Amino acid sequence: MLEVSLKKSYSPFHLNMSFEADKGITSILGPSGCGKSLTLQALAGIAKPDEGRIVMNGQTWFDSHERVFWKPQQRQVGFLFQNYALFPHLTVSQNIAYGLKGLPKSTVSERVNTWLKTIRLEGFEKRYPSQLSGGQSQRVALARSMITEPQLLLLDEPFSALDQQIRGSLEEDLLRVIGSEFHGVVLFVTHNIEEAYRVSDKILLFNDGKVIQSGERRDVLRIPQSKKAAEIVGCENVFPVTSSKEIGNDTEVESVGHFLQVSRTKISRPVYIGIRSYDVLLTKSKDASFNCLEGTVVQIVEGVNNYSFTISTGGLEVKVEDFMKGSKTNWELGDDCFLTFPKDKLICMEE
Ligand SMILES: Nc1ncnc2c1ncn2[C@@H]1O[C@H](COP(=O)(O)OP(=O)(O)OP(=O)(O)O)[C@@H](O)[C@H]1O
Repeated sequence: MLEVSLKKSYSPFHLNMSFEADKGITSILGPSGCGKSLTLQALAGIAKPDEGRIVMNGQTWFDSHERVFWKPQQRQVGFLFQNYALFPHLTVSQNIAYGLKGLPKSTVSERVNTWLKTIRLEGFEKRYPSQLSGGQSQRVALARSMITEPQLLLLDEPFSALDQQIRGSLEEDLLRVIGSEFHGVVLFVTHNIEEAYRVSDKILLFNDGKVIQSGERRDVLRIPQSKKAAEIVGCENVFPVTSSKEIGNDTEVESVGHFLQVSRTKISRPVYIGIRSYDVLLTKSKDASFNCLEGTVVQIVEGVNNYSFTISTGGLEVKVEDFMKGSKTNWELGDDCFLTFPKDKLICMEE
């Protein structure tokens, strides 16, 4: 278990992070410049926070009160960046073996061979980084960062420079390796929500130097608790709430003159109300007695697997996603339509 609370001022930017991460993969999502890389640097010991504590499996790596600060080489941290960072003058084997200095030659060669097999690069041991593809280089970098069996593995957008297909195969490698050979904590920084969902159990949302939401991946991605969290996890429809009241087991909210019923959530006084574009129902006739608004189709965009519609309805612009791809034929720009917001799909949000 990793326990983190740290503050550092990079005036005008302030890092004020507090979170925990268990064994397994925790993804970090957040907009550009929110402090993801600076947090990883503090965890690796490359940057020293002004205040706080970092405790890994009961070992204190940093404590500002106790004046504890472990250097990077004392921390058993593996780091994998976007840009491979292999040593160009060393071969694949030498790169992978880099962190094993001081061990007997036979042990080193045995462990390197095991890793070459794991990353499916047997036969590549004598090649230099310049003779590898991007995906192969990143697999070597992954092996190099894990061969020392670090307690904490920091992955900073490791696949973002690679094309979709290679990305998929590296993701599989990563999951296989972490599932079978790695028993530590992995923090995985990515901008890709789908990727975060596929690889991790838990998700942390960062914004402006702070953690704004954390939890099980499904909860964080399905139920963002604030407008900013909704933006980060790609919830397209977020509307301001002007008033709200409890009615039976539901909450009724007023947004831009529309009254919507929402299944009761922990947030009793919502400031915003949101719904995923694929949870909105688009129909030709009125489909429900409540949460059903009349509108007009103002935009239709064709994607590979879906159609995206923008519907204008009394002061709101609502995004609707249709993955069936049959529906386009039913709709033209300017068509009148009805939108239904199922009450259990509406999300109440704080500021
Ligand atoms: N050494 C530094 N001194 C002062 N400010 C810094 C320093 N390094 C980064 N910053 C600022 O701190 C903020 C957070 O930077 P950081 O690199 O952690 O962002 P990030 O979340 O990793 O972004 P991205 O997704 O674009 O990589 C940014 O506004 C950046 O300009």
